[in-house]
Amino acid sequence: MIVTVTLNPSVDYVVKVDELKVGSLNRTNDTAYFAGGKGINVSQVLQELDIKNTATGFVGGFSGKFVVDSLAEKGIQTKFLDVLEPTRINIKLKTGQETEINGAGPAISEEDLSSFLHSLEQYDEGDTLVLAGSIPSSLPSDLYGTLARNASAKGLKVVIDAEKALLEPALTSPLYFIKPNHHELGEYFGVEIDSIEDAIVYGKQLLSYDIENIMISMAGDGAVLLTKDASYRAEVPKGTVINSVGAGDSSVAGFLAGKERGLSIEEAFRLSVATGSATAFSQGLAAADEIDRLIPEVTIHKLK
Ligand SMILES: Nc1ncnc2c1ncn2[C@@H]1O[C@H](COP(=O)(O)OP(=O)(O)O)[C@@H](O)[C@H]1O
Ligand SMILES: O=P(O)(O)OC[C@H]1O[C@](O)(COP(=O)(O)O)[C@@H](O)[C@@H]1O
Repeated sequence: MIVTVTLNPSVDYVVKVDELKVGSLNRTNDTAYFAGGKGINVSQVLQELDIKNTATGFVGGFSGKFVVDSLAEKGIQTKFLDVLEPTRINIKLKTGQETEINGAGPAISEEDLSSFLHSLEQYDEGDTLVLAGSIPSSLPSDLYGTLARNASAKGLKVVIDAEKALLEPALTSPLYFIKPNHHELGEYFGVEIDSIEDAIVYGKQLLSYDIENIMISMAGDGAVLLTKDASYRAEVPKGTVINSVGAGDSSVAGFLAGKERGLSIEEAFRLSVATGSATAFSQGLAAADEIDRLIPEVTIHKLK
């Protein structure tokens, strides 16, 4: 069973405005709402790829209900804990460029947290725990460290998709998969990474930790997969980007789905890239037929 943890879910409010006039009244051309948050996106794309999974975390208020209802409509099992304040609404502004405003998230009490930690005890060896996205400021910022330690001690595979400050406390535990984008990898080492070559050099330094698979995505410029045994580079499919929100989360889902299907590391990487691109080329998250169409469009090179 794959279990996704989204400590800070969101309603992603996608707003299209032709030309944004700051300080004036603007009217939208188009709007859409999606259940979001990184683990939740992973869950939705796994479901699209026919991989049963459970989405967990904290939800609250009308916006939290929207998130849970959206997942239930797609047949995804959910085990969220209810909190008093509403789930955040993240603004994804499309004005030719993509501007994002992500909320801080609701307050979560110590009791809520201990109930949540208790609820995770039901998962065991053979399960995969996906820890993805930001941690609300009311929770300890080293929580992924605690969750990773508890889970790996029981034999779960641990996947983390989060910024440096949240990932770092978990690096003392064995990790199965991480997927920084090139900006996040650069942030990790205090450098700017703008080439595949640099992504490989710095990504390989992370292999000194106990991490089985490291994927570095570079949006339209390609991706890299590094393991202790082999390294690969992918050329991503060409297409028109419609909405890249959730593309990274889709790559995570694609890789995990590939491994669940028993694919080789190379083919799981191919599925991961096709799934990320299928989301980037869609209004919402990737659909199965678009993923299938893009699989043969991904070129993988084994690196020496
Ligand atoms: N312009 C693009 N063209 C093709 N694929 C894209 C593009 N942008 C994103 N993707 C796909 O989405 C994946 C993740 O994108 P990226 O922007 O690097 O991640 P994140 O959303 O975590 O920042 C890429 O590996 C690729 O498969
Ligand atoms: O928890 P964070 O870091 O604020 O990110 C949440 C946002 O990330 C998303 O999950 C999208 O993430 P990616 O574009 O990196 O895949 C949105 O759905 C959500 O609004």
